[in-house]
Amino acid sequence: MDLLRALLPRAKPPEEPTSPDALPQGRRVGPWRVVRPLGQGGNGTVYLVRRWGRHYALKLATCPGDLRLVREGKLLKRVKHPGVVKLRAAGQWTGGAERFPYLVMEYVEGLPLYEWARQTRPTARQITRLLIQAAWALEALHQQHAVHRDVKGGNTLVRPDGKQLVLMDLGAGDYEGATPLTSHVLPPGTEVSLSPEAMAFARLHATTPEAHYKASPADDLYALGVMAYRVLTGHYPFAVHLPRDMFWLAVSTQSPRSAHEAHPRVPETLAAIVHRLLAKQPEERHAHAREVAEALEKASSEGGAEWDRPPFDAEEKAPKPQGVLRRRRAGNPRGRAWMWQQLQKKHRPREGALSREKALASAPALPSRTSRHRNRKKHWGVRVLVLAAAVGVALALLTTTRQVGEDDQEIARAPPPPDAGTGAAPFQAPISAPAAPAAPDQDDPRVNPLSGPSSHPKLSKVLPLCVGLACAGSSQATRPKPPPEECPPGALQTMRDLGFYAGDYLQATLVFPLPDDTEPVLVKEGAVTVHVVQSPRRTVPFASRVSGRLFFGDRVYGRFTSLTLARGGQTLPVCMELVDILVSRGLERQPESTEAAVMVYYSGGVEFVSRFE
Ligand SMILES: Nc1ncnc2c1ncn2[C@@H]1O[C@H](COP(=O)(O)OP(=O)(O)OP(=O)(O)O)[C@@H](O)[C@H]1O
Repeated sequence: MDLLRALLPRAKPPEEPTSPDALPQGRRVGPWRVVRPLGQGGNGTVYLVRRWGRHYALKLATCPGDLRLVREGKLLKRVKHPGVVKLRAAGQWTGGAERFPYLVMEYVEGLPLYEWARQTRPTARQITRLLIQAAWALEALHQQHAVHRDVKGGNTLVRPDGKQLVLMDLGAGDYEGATPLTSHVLPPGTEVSLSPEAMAFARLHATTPEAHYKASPADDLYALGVMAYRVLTGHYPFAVHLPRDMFWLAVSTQSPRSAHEAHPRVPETLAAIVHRLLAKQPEERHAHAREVAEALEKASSEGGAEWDRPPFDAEEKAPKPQGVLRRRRAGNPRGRAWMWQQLQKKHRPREGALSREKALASAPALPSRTSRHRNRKKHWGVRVLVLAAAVGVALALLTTTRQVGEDDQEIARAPPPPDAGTGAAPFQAPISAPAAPAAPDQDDPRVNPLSGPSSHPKLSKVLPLCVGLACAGSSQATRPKPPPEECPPGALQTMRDLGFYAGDYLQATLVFPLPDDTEPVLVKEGAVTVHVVQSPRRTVPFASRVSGRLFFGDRVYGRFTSLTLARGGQTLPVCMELVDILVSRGLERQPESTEAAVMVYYSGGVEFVSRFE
């Protein structure tokens, strides 16, 4: 009997029903056998699979009948380019009663761009070589009347030789004639790479269910600019720790610092190309991806020795997400209020504080300018836009606490944009000239008590000179920045010991405890101490003190060389620079400032650096 049983063919045990995102090793999907998962994307799980001794990447939809994956397959079939991942096959996997589409692609061995840059510390020229390939890959896509719509470091893989970049994940892509799948105002994509025009559209049509933004090649070029900026500088063009509404305001109204200014090792010609990609108006960007590729090729071939230096030294921050602070800010009303103040200060006409209530109350129609401020007319065009944007943000602040996503946060899954319902109206609202601020007294506690007694005239005397004159940026604008300088001994070690990289920063204030009002404070050159109010790491607790010196130039710069920890009182050497809320170096001199009496807003941050530039 046993012999008989042994001779009979054994019935194959039925495969356990499994979820498409958890296929075990050895499970078959069509003729492909699962080796291991490679990762989970927005609409599917990617497995390393094997067939006839060769490896492939198989993307299996998470939802049965997923049309987006089907569309990704169609798009990949259209585009044949060495810089775009190749499609090998497509099919449907039956899991239980459902059928899940899958795509089989070439398996690309390599690292996503930012991770590759972090590990290999390439030169600007090496990075540019990859950016050129990304631009050519986009050109191939655009030639097919298609758009990627999610260009970012995480959607690229750099092959192990470091010379080839492959554009991946066309799951958010679209092409002419494709069946519309987007039910939101914005298509899927990544918020940090969202173009200003897409934001403007979303703002305008937030409450129109039938409005769907049609991304163009210019959106891909903007996203390429964001990717280039980040891989070259280690930062996004706009600080991603900002809550979403504020981030949108920054992207819509601010010009980013050039990549060279943000990170002086980025060659200027390269930074200029990246800057053009980040232009607010799509028509100001390059007309085609091939133009970007050609511009990069030209700049790289003409570039000198500065192109052969890695933008980052070993001790410097590797490109990595900058979202560390935002998590702590989530759901923290005090933190939001603080950030609100910062942005409001940054964008409002500076002569008067605008509370949320006032902003709301004044949103529909604001009175016209007073004659007293007429001679500041030339500044008002910009200010009108900026204040109006702040009004939009004020409205949004009352309804939203969402924050900007990092690389992998997709938009289509997010609720409508922050200023839903406000439309574009606030951007067109006329605006009044706010009153001049109350003059802080020299003994005012808002004047940094730790910067020592000031010899400046009282501000009440300074102010009348400024009223009616465009004081901001007068003679002070000609003063040079302080020269580059090495860090004090042991500072880089402190940075590492505390768990930071160059480029990380702590939020800090010149006035401590934080006052309730938002008036600027008087500062003087020389010794200064700031207090840490928010740190991404526990190693530097709240109220730790960072001491250094202030320098007056076109802005107020600060270099800090010692850190006294609030817990334990230990004092350590550090190398840090003063930055504002948008992580621009230095604090803006407020218009009330004179050569002798300089006013700044008291909040900003201190950024770890590996050299004072
Ligand atoms: N052809 C491939 N070869 C090697 N790895 C791949 C391939 N395709 C995808 N991967 C890896 O699988 C993971 C998931 O990829 P997928 O494209 O689905 O989503 P994602 O880009 O991570 O996320 P999202 O779709 O949300 O943007 C990523 O880590 C990606 O690098």
